[in-house]
Amino acid sequence: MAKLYFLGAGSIGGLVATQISNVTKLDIVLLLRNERRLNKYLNNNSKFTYENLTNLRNPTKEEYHLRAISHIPKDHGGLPEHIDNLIITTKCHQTVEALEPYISCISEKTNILLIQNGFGVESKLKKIWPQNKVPNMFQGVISHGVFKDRFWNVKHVGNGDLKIGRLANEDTEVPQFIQDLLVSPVLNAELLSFKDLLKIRLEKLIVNCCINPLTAIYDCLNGELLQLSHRQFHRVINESVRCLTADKELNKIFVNDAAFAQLMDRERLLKTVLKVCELTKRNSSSMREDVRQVHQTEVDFLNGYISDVGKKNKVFTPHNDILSEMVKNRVLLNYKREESGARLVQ
Ligand SMILES: NC(=O)C1=CN([C@@H]2O[C@H](COP(=O)(O)OP(=O)(O)OC[C@H]3O[C@@H](n4cnc5c(N)ncnc54)[C@H](OP(=O)(O)O)[C@@H]3O)[C@@H](O)[C@H]2O)C=CC1
Ligand SMILES: CC(C)(CO)C(=O)C(=O)O
Repeated sequence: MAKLYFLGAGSIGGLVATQISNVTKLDIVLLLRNERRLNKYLNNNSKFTYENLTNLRNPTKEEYHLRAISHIPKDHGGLPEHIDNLIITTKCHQTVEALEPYISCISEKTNILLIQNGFGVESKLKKIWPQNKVPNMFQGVISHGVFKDRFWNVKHVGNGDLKIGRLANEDTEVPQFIQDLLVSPVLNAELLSFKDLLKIRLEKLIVNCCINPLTAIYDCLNGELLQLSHRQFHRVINESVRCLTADKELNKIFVNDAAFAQLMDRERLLKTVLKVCELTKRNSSSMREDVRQVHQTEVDFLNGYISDVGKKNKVFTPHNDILSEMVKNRVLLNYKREESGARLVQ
């Protein structure tokens, strides 16, 4: 049977893997980090639990038995097996390291869907594909809210959607697994053109560049940002718009496209950021959660990405630079506190 591999069996990976398993004929296989994780999963009876808490009057809980491996897939002769379909749901900074062991199984015929926040992973991946073997790449933007309270137990707390589009402006065939995602009743997925998805990604990038670092630095909920002055939002939006509108690649893509100018309208963007703060007011942002758990954040793929675009196009980015630095310092500080706390306990 044809297979669909998942790299990144965390919150989003768990949501998507369990939900596509309800509608697909493909054999789902999770690619786990190492043998220790695999043994832990096998001891859990190869079971993923999905709890739907999006309607608190009718919470549901389902168990899924999904196959998993922790090594490259091999054929009967022990040779690396080709990966036809792959969904990647690692955090951005984990992607290259997670994918490297599987490179020998990937070719230009592999269909890959990246479901991640931010920008910049694609250009890092370009460096690891063997020459002329760039896979058929798709990108997903997800607004569902999911967390895991322990391994392989995902809690779906915020109903959202999944927008999918190609990562290059070309008209390749839509693979079966993406067609399957589109019919999942839970995922609420939609296939968009390359340009329409890019617009959604750019808007989300600016929203995340405003909300994520500030909630992480102030250690506050998204809604609490509404009680503060909006000056910092203004600064990040202004700077990000200056970088993105100066970018040569984006200008090539959106040449004579009035929708790009509308997208980059600063007042509209501020309204969008405030609306997202309001709609997600009780959320703790993903970056704040990473900082609290002393995990590396995705800031290099959000504010750091804007700084990179700025450098390429000779636009100064002091506000995004400082936010990136402060978020990294916040993680470092929490790490040092944890370390000295551990010493105190001893
Ligand atoms: N959670 C949410 O509600 C939302 C998340 N997103 C975005 O989705 C993406 C994924 O986020 P999320 O699911 O929350 O993150 P998680 O941390 O829950 O999941 C990431 C998974 O990747 C796995 N992983 C990391 N490195 C490797 C490796 N080397 N080999 C194999 N597996 C590896 C981790 O494994 P291990 O468990 O072993 O560490 C983990 O299971 C991010 O870009 C995030 O910003 C977007 C919108 C909402
Ligand atoms: C929209 C927002 C800020 C919701 O929390 C988010 O995408 C995140 O936390 O990463």
